[in-house]
Amino acid sequence: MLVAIGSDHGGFRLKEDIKQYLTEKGIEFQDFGTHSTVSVDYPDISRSVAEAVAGAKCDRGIIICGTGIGVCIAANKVKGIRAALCHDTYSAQMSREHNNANILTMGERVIGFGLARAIVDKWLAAEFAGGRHEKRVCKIADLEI
Ligand SMILES: O=C(CO)[C@H](O)[C@H](O)[C@H](O)COP(=O)(O)O
Repeated sequence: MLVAIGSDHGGFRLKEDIKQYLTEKGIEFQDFGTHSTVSVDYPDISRSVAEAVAGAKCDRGIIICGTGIGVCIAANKVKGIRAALCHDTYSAQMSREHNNANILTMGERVIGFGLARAIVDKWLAAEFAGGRHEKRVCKIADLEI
């Protein structure tokens, strides 16, 4: 699995920690920036990660900002993206099983690094359950112009 990962300045430190975690777990990733805590605009990073996932250059994406909200809103503007903001492991698992989320977003200013690692763990391990959820996810796609 190849994970696209990115953050703005508000999520930079957590992004670096998650990269370390992915390395420890032997999961490949591509870093779409940012590369420091210098202020940047989160929609630019979000777009790069979302386009990599939507274009099938990467299998899944993780984007981090201060709250996880801005990057989630931006990513969901890209066709084919189902980004989910998750700050607990149950939501992370459900976002995969029920919503087939292909991008996970989190906020560095909201949760601790240990919980963030646990969320990433659950989210990467969980699979889409299909069944009754299939037609619901298709109806989300129908909303895309
Ligand atoms: O977009 C956000 C909120 O939805 C992110 O949390 C950003 O990281 C935040 O807005 C950046 O704020 P800053 O005051 O410019 O550091």
